Amino acid sequence: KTTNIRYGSFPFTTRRNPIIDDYDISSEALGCGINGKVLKCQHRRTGQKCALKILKDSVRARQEIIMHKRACENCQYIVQVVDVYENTYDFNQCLLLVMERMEGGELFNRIRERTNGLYTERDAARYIWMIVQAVKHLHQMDIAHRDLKPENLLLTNEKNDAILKLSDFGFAKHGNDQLLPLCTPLFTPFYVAPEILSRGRYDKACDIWSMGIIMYVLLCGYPPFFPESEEQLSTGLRSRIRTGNYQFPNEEWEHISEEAKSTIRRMLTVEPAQRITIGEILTSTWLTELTSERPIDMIALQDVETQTQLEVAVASATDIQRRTDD
Ligand SMILES: c1cc2nc(N[C@H]3CCCNC3)c3c(n2n1)NCC3
Repeated sequence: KTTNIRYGSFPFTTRRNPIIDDYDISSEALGCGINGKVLKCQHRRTGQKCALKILKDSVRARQEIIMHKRACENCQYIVQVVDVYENTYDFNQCLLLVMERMEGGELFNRIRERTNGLYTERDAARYIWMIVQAVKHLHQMDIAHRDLKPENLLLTNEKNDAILKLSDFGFAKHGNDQLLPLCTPLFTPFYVAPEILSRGRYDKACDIWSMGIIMYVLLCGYPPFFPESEEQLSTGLRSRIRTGNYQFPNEEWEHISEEAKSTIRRMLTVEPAQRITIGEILTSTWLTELTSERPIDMIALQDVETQTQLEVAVASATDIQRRTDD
């Protein structure tokens, strides 16, 4: 009998039977991240195409699954959790996260595959609008994702009208999680630092910063802060980020609207307290103008009106003609 270490419990029912009873699991990986691969799997009875993330059971893994399950409810811009299994493989307790399969892959690859890596402002605004919907949903639940990046933004299919959804909740945190000790009666607030009290807000503000980076990359194909040397987080790069030192190089940015640049500037504001909030992004000129209902139906309406006016004009002209004939 293997010792069953309990890393905590789930606030929803998980399945304990072997996942292979219900799903046909392919060894083909859909993608891979730092904490594991994502495999293709298909429900045996319904044929539903899914994606399977295998996690070694731990407190962190359970936290990721709890956050993802809670976050995806009532939001079509977050990858849906279909099933959660607790299985044991050669004495290793595993958590198996079954999700809806995103056939369009990572936004990251879509950007890389594009000829010049660029999107029109309208395409970029459509993607940003969907990311904003997901982040607004999270922030309303007082959840910060904290790992927003194109690798964690997935597309439903290969077409241009694909829906963009957020995944990978390994770094997600609930606003008042770590404030628990502060809320217990025994806690004396005399010594708590201000940043601890506003930590929840700052975590959410970091999602806005990441969105600014993603918007910048969508519009020009490269990130605003990138390492000069091969060393990942060089001191130069670190200081450029900390001081918000980036440019809009003319070559790619001269044809991009001032509204887009000012929106990016407000997202890439170094001081979290001054950074634009999700609500302000939603009502920003750039986003509203570029994602308002496409004028196509307005034009069509005009056509109809013009058509009608023509018919009326012809009818009345005919009428006049007839009268003069009589
Ligand atoms: C659901 C979840 C998922 N995760 C995926 N890939 C993960 C890999 C780790 C980093 N985040 C994205 C992929 C997917 N899907 N579909 N389809 C193609 C690639």
